[in-house]
Amino acid sequence: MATQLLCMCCGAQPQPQPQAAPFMRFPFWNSVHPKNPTSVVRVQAEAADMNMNSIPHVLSVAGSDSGGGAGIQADLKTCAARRVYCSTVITAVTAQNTAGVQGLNILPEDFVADQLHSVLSDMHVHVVKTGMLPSLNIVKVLCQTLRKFPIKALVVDPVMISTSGDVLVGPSVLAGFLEELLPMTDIVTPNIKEASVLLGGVPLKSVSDMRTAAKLIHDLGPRNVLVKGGDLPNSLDAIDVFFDGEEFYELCSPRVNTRNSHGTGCTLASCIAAELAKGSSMLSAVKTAKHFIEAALDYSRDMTIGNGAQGPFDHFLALNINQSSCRLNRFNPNDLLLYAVTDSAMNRKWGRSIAEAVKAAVEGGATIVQLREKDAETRDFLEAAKVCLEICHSYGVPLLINDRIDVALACDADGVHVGQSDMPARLARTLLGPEKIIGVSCKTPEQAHQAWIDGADYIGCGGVYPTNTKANNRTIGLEGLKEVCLASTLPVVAIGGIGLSNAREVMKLGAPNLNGVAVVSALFDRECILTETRNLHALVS
Ligand SMILES: Cc1ncc(COP(=O)(O)OP(=O)(O)O)c(N)n1
Ligand SMILES: Cc1nc(C(=O)O)sc1CCOP(=O)(O)O
Ligand SMILES: [Mg+2]
Repeated sequence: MATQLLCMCCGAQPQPQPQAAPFMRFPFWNSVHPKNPTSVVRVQAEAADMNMNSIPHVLSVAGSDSGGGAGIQADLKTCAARRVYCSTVITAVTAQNTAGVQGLNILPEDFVADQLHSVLSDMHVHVVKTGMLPSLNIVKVLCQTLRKFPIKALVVDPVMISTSGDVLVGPSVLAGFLEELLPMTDIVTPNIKEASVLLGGVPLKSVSDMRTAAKLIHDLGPRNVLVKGGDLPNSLDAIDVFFDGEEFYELCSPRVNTRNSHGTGCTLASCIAAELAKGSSMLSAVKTAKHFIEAALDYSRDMTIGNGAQGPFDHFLALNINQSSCRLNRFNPNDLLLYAVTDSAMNRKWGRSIAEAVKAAVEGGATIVQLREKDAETRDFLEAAKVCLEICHSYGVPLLINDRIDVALACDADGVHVGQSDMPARLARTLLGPEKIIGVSCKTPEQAHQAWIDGADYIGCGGVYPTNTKANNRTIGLEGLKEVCLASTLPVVAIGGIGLSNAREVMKLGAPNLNGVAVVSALFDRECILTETRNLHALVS
């Protein structure tokens, strides 16, 4: 699709707007929908929002699920799991369990307005996420209030039919969605049935239908559309179609076979809201949310709560994975600055253990370490990895494992690096969960794009120069590195033949997502690793 900046619904030219403050850089704010006055309010409000200590805050406007799996309860758990504050405005109370919805009590719109006012007049809300909006008047009250109180993004989960198949709202609400809510929306996340309802009942039977629906829903006003294909028949994968008005993305994950899928829609939308509140771009918020759901479903596949057909899942999976370890928090792209990659043959040549080599590198200023032990016995590798993990963490440096997901899991390393012929990154993500760091080797823009879709955190791109460390490695040069950097929003680390003589030349490439250099022989095939690392660190800093 052409990447032109014309409004899809009226053909008008979007107004250029000032860049958002660094705390919240939302690329979708750079152009404002001409029919959407609230977005203008948001950008103007940006200037006042320079408080870097402000806690990411999502306001969930949704219904209560007495069973605790969906609605407000799911939103609170999701935001807590994603470390974002969540306030709530309750629109309805359901009597609900794992068998379905037994009762629904809608709150008067005046009281919904009171709740909205209480929260928004007092607290600094970044993102509003909506779930069940059970009456037209509640939709109207919400839209009116949002026009008064500027927020950064509006995430709309158009809850109309519960996962158990119960119809949760009447058709009059649809008019409110179409006329008022969707034109103010930054992202709407319908499932197949909801997308069909929004489009007047057209059936969606294939991914191609989902793309068409995403485009048609985008024409209704929201800036981004995510059509969720979890219910698509005859599909082994869960494919969601994301459309940002210019490009389509098919986000694919293996379908998790579990009864415990109640609340996935609420969780996905509130995870997107949470990531946006933290400052993610829309694309990366959607991607993170999808991985979070996938990991949570997989983690909870055998949980048993309730006797009905559809159970809830565990949002707090990350808390349960090896609590004793001092694993570092999520990936920081700046850690790629000086990336030390070990080599067993070099350590042998110089008579060093892996741990000695790693200690010298982190003392010298390596900012991330990868254990690339191609010929180590599994048991020796695992023992060495545990020791190196302690050393690295004592310096606040993440430790990744090359190729071996099993070893990374067994020692609770911070992540893995995989190449094009190793385990696919998508599978590695499923096995490792959303919190671990995954790097993927890419030599082309296509591989870089796939790495993003698969949930990678960074790209290792090379060989920038010829290398003797990796046999038969194709050299792509600085031009190849630049092409990959430009093709991706993922952070990139350059690799291959890099050392003191050329590291500065690599960094001078100036691509904003080129975060550092990865080095093997220039550190580990030298007499003094500490000195070499110090010198290289000084050069790239
Ligand atoms: C940071 C970084 N980038 C690229 C690679 C190469 O990975 P791969 O292509 O899987 O090759 P091997 O390292 O497994 O030989 C890397 N290891 N690290
Ligand atoms: C492990 C590796 N991967 C590469 C790639 O191009 O993906 S080049 C490489 C070896 C880098 O070693 P040195 O710093 O000694 O040249
Ligand atoms: Mg590999």
